Amino acid sequence: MRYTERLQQRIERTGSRLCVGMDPRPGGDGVEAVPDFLKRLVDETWEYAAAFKPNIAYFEAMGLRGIEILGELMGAMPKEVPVILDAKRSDIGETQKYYAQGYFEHWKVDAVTLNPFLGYDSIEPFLSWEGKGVYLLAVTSNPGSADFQQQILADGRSVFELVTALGARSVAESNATDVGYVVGLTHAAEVLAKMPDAPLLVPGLGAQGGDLAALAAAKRTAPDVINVSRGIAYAGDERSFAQRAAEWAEKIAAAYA
Ligand SMILES: O=C(O)c1cc(=O)[nH]c(=O)n1[C@@H]1O[C@H](COP(=O)(O)O)[C@@H](O)[C@H]1O
Repeated sequence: MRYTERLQQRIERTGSRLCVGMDPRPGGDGVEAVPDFLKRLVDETWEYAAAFKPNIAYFEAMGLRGIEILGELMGAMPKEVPVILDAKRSDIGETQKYYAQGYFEHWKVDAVTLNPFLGYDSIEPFLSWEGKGVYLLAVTSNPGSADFQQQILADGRSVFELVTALGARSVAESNATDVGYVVGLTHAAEVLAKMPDAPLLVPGLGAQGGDLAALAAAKRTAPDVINVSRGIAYAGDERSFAQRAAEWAEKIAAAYA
């Protein structure tokens, strides 16, 4: 089954487009408290999750033990929930082959985020994987997305439209791996109108203050997922992970209704 089909089925089954972000920050209890923290996060939120998104940076920051913890987490993920590994990788094609092999074959993730800045041949090694997906960074949620991604070219297009053109070429030339885009909710209003009918990974809700109104107005039908990391794992209130996930899932569903 294709990645997009799997994601679509999960969205239909759960009625949720919530992507639960997994960015563990060891606190006073240290790294050894992280596995239990992640287990609780998975156990309490998976029913509301269209996808899970561990960001590899938070695991690398814990050194070799962090990589082990990521491995244990991958082994314990519920089979029903697609996993997007947030790695934002970019390198020459020869090196990207090894990232693709590592993530898809060894870690067995369903999809991965990629930085398209090195161009088509840097994406190509990820395109021949049946059942897998990639999300190309189009317009990220940070202020620096204005530096390159939102610049206007001489022909009137925005730089991020070069990314969607590269995505269209990827589909035309390969069509094994599904191709989607990362669009930060913090800039979504201006950007969504120019995005193709491909799956989006939309971060920026919760801690970064993004607002769902732009998504509601866009009336999109692709299997988009909306990520919340800190707003579930580190909201700093009395609610459980499950309550937070249920609430975010409901708010997001209302925006797509
Ligand atoms: O690819 C991403 O998920 C991503 C792209 C982007 O434009 N902005 C963004 O915040 N993210 C990721 O989303 C997570 C932050 O989510 P919050 O804690 O909910 O703000 C981190 O893992 C970021 O790396």
